[in-house]
Amino acid sequence: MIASNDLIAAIATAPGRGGVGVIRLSGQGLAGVVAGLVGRALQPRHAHFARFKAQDGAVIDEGLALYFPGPASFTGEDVLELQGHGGPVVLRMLLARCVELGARHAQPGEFTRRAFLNGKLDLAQAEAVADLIDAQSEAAARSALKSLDGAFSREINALTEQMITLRMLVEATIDFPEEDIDFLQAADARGKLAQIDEQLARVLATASQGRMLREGLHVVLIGQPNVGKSSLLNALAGTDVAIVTDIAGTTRDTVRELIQLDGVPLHVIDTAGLRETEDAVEKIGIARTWQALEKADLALLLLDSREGITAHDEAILQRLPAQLPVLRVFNKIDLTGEQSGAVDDYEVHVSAQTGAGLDTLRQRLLALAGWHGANEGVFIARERHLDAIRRAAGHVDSAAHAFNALELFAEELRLAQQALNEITGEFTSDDLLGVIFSRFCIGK
Ligand SMILES: Nc1nc2c(c(=O)[nH]1)N(C=O)[C@@H](CNc1ccc(C(=O)N[C@@H](CCC(=O)O)C(=O)O)cc1)CN2
Ligand SMILES: Nc1nc2c(ncn2[C@@H]2O[C@H](COP(=O)(O)OP(=O)(O)OP(=O)(O)O)[C@@H](O)[C@H]2O)c(=O)[nH]1
Ligand SMILES: [Mg+2]
Repeated sequence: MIASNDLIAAIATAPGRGGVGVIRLSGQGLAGVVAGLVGRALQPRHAHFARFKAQDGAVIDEGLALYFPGPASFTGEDVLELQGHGGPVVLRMLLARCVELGARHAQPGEFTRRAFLNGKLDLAQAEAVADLIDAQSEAAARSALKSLDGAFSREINALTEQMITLRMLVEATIDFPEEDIDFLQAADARGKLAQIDEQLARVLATASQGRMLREGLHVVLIGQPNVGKSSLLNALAGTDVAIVTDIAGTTRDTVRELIQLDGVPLHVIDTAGLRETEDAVEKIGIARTWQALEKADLALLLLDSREGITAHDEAILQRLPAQLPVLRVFNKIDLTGEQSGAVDDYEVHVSAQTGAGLDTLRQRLLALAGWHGANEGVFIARERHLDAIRRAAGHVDSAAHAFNALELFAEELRLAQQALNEITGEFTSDDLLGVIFSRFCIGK
């Protein structure tokens, strides 16, 4: 194991040219770097102008130096920041000089990992740092900031507190049998458990929204050849991403485009039209269509308004994964003179060519995929978090069935609490930490 507070250094700013570039160091042994590079003592938390010196005394760059003695720093350790000119060559020279003076190159996420290990952030907050950096829309950035600020963690901690209270109550009853079941009844143990259950459901609902903001939704366009799938993709994307012709079987491979809808990243996937074919290439394309459907959050089944739903379309519907929501999109209404808009939650009438009905389609699509609109309360979340909440809810459910077996009841509550603790990282394995932090960028 590497000592967790040895001196690490990295370029903290984005690779490439920039106005200013920042090098960040954290850990023990900063004095040597400051002496060698700056040549004089730094007042804590003050910006000092300095000439950064090489071994032979030559100036590598001039810039600002900031020193944050631990524990009042981002990582909780002694931190030094060097703000130089933002050229990749200058910054690499500065970094090399830091290494010469005793630092080593930081691994991806190592600064934030140290902030976590030193109790500056919990795990959900540390993940939010990466999610904030990766945010693709303002809604996603706002939600990540909420989690970074601790909104998600506070919800989890409040739930954990309630579980602890209930566990103490139950353990007391187990330890003092004369108190027996009446005692639990008087303390409204059932009511408390039901409250926890409700709150878990609410947190799960909010976290699901947060996961959509982070991971986006996969929407797959399917249907018979020539119904207008590629035209719809182009209309939604606002550019000609996919080839459109009046020849049936134009699209052969899946075509993907990332678009933003209401701040939600939408991976729209156009596919090869579904039909019986002898063409070898088209066959592979159709196989890929079915593959894309396996990972979809929503399918849009495109139909030609002039034809309606044909037996062929019914056969497609039959073959779709059972849980997959499907929005039926009747296209080309400009040719039938029908009105655009929604018929019900699962059916819209549009023209990919004129754009009629597309706003309704966008709304229906988000609603069917489970997006309820960005509101202030949404914090960013990951599948890992949803999984933990679901497992906690499962244990709470089991506890509710174990009021007559208090040992079991207490054990289920303990397991529920443990599952929630994985979110904030109280009981997280080194392996999982490794996976989470290795996905950060270097310097973070
Ligand atoms: N120059 C610079 N800008 C940056 C960072 C950084 O590390 N350096 N950050 C890096 O992500 C973010 C800001 N996050 C930070 C979080 C905590 C502390 C810090 O010094 N915390 C101390 C003191 C708090 C205080 O004075 O109130 C502490 O928590 O004890 C600094 C930056 C974004 N901007
Ligand atoms: N009038 C009209 N024509 C449309 C509309 N949408 C698509 N088309 C036309 O229908 C034909 C087929 O469109 P595509 O978007 O290539 O259809 P597709 O479903 O992707 O077809 P394949 O890739 O072969 O499966 C083209 O000539 C389009 O211009 C529409 O809303 N109105
Ligand atoms: Mg096509």
